[in-house]
Amino acid sequence: MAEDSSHPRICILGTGEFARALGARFRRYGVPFWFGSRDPARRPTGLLKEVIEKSTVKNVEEACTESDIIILAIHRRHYGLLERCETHLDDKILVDVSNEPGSELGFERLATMFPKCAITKAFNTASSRAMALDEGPCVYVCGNDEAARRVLLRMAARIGLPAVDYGRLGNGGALEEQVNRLFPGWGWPCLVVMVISAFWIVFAACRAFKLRKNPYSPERLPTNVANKIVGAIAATCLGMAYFPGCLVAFVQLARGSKNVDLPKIIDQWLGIRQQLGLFALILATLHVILSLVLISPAYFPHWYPEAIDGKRFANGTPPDPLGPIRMTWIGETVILLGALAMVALVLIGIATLPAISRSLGWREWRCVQSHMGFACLLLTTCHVVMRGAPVWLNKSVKDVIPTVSFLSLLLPWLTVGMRLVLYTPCLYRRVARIRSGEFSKYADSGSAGKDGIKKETDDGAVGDLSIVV
Ligand SMILES: NC(=O)C1=CN([C@@H]2O[C@H](COP(=O)(O)OP(=O)(O)OC[C@H]3O[C@@H](n4cnc5c(N)ncnc54)[C@H](OP(=O)(O)O)[C@@H]3O)[C@@H](O)[C@H]2O)C=CC1
Ligand SMILES: [Cu+2]
Repeated sequence: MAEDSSHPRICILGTGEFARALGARFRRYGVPFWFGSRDPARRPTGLLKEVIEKSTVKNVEEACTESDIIILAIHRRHYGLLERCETHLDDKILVDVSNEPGSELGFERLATMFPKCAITKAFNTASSRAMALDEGPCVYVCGNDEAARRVLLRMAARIGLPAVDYGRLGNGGALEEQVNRLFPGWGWPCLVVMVISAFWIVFAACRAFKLRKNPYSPERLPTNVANKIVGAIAATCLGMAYFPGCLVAFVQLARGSKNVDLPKIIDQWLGIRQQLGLFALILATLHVILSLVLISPAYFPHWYPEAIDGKRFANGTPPDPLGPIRMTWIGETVILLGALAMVALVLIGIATLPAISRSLGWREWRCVQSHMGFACLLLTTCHVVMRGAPVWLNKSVKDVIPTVSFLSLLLPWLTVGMRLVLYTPCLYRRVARIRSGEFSKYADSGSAGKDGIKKETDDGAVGDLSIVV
């Protein structure tokens, strides 16, 4: 492809969803082009059909023969369509935009079919929906012909799309992977949450319907028991999100270095903290909704002192069901603590949104993720303790321990305890010093000592473990 073609003739092959979205963009920016279709006379249908109506539509042979750039907005299995005009394709730029998991890569097929063309991969990361937005998606261009790549980069810029040179054609596979990924990084967190959920569902159901002195009736499963289960899973996820950070801080303290080798499972655990936190947020939201529905003396008798067990006043007379019944300070405090924990969790969740986290400085991010995270954990444990305390105080220790609320607090308690220890001034300062690159006697030289401690990088850069306390 000769690079002097600053205004190359452009053909969008196909008149489908992607072709119309790209065509709309060309029209908006006044860049001339035409469509190539198997049936140019057919009445267009579907979204953005007016783009086809207002544009030139040629038959496939004509459209391809008269163009310098052919954007193949057709499915890979239809690339054989180009064979009709094979003899006129030499030196043209063929653009593979396809994303089809599992099949032969489109650009590889094109390279085999048309060895004399400049094959490129571009636009595949831009969905037709994103193309309609003013800002437009980022476009990646790769191909072995450097001049062809430059032409496409210029063309993308002309239609208002930020474009990135993605190098050789072989990189096209990575571009497709990027699009075909399904929630990367969520596999393990989902599995972990499923295991936690299974445990709490089985345990809470056994406890509610079998092990209690006064077993619940099965009608209480959909909301009342489900709410306990959801709360327990949320508390466990929250504890699991913050526990490994504390653990690593203690290991760093013990080793006197921020760069410590950890078992692989801890490394993986550290890598899924954000997802666990988001699960905690979702489940806590569900817990709030269910709790709001249930709030009444019948479900939370210990929050309403006038009505013991929701049935009668302390003096023995039954309460007026229509009369006002107010909560005690315990009930109100439980709600306040739960609401504050929820707000903290929502703020942490908002801070993880890419647009927000990008705008946060390191100290701000640390403040939200670490200190606010601790506050959230503390408020959550206080909320559950306040909720359970009136019941626990009237029971023996052996009756309290197997309750769902008590057991669900074990990990959060442990984490809060460790964090409180780490917040003591001497340890806090020591951890800060270690993380700023100071080393103990164990790690003063060598790349990896006998204790498995890695050498600090010369520039003091944060190692692969930057754990927030
Ligand atoms: N939709 C999107 O958001 C994105 C799509 N892509 C890629 O763009 C390509 C097109 O996708 P999309 O526009 O969604 O698909 P559509 O099914 O909407 O359109 C495909 C077009 O291919 C043409 N075509 C050529 N030969 C045939 C044939 N034998 N049978 C049927 N149609 C044929 C048709 O146009 P005509 O009838 O005029 O010949 C048809 O409109 C795919 O490779 C896809 O992976 C990439 C990124 C995003
Ligand atoms: Cu609660």
